[in-house]
Amino acid sequence: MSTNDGTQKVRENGNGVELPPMQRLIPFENKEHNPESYEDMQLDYSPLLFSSLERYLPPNMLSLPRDRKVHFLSDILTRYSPQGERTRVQKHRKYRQQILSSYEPRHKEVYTMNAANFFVPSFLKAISENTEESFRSILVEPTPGVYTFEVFQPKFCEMLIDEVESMERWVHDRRFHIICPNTMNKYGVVLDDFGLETMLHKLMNDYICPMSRVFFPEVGGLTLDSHHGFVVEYGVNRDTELGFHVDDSEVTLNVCLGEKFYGGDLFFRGVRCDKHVNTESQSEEVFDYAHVPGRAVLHRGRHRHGARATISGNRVNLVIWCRSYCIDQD
Ligand SMILES: O=C(O)CCC(=O)C(=O)O
Ligand SMILES: [Fe+2]
Repeated sequence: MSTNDGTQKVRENGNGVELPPMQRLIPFENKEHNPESYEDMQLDYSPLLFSSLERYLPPNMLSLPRDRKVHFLSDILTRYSPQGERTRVQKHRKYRQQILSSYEPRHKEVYTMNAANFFVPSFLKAISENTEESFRSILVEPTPGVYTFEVFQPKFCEMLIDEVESMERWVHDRRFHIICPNTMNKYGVVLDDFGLETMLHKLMNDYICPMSRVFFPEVGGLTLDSHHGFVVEYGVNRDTELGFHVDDSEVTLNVCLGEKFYGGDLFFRGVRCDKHVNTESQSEEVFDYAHVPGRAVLHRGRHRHGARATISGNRVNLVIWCRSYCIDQD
């Protein structure tokens, strides 16, 4: 996450670490290509990164076996990523392996996309129709560029919160040191680290991309290809509020999962422009949103925002920062 003073302009991985500017190194692009899965392979980088990068391969490489493609892409990644980044990637991989080898999921059903059980019917219908009209029929746009709509069934919200509590018990029992959701939220869990990366990637690809293509084409909404998925928690013994910031994302999906709380409104103050980072917000840019469990907020990562204090109870939100490597991130 970059704070609003504009000092941090590099692409982060959520932990304050710069990722290589791959969009400048890989010149080929094949938008029609259906990428392979690399989940079952032992790789130095995330398998999803290889799937995402496949479409930049030279066309004559697309039909080659996966190990040849891995070799080609790994070579580029290693050659261009700084030593510090390589070490971080390896450490992070080890960290995830430690979790995955001993964390026992409580609700296995949340780890595999099951649209009929996760989403409300109105959302599913709009996505299957896949038109601007169908999306507009289920959402409101209370201020330009901020879209809110009902997305998750209550049962799914409950299950995900319960799963997160189980992750936290596991962390507590082992006195395991976990990586925080991002540089500003100290309470919550990075879901990708606990085995939910594949499910969240599908959520982004199949359910967020159709909307971001329509509403955010100019900021990478056409080409979202990676994500950082986490849960943030506010309330007693947690963070209470979240300062004014922009996200390290092209497009952000933020869904309140529950539970009972008072306060915690999101406040928006206009989109950060390319040339000015600390501009005053205009009165028409001021917008406050009260979270409702099961309801999503979809906005540009550069739409400046923060969260007011959760005054009582506990608030838990699922946040997916969706990114596109094709976009110039400077
Ligand atoms: O607490 C919220 O709803 C906002 C979270 C947020 O903006 C973020 O994690 O980037
Ligand atoms: Fe944010």
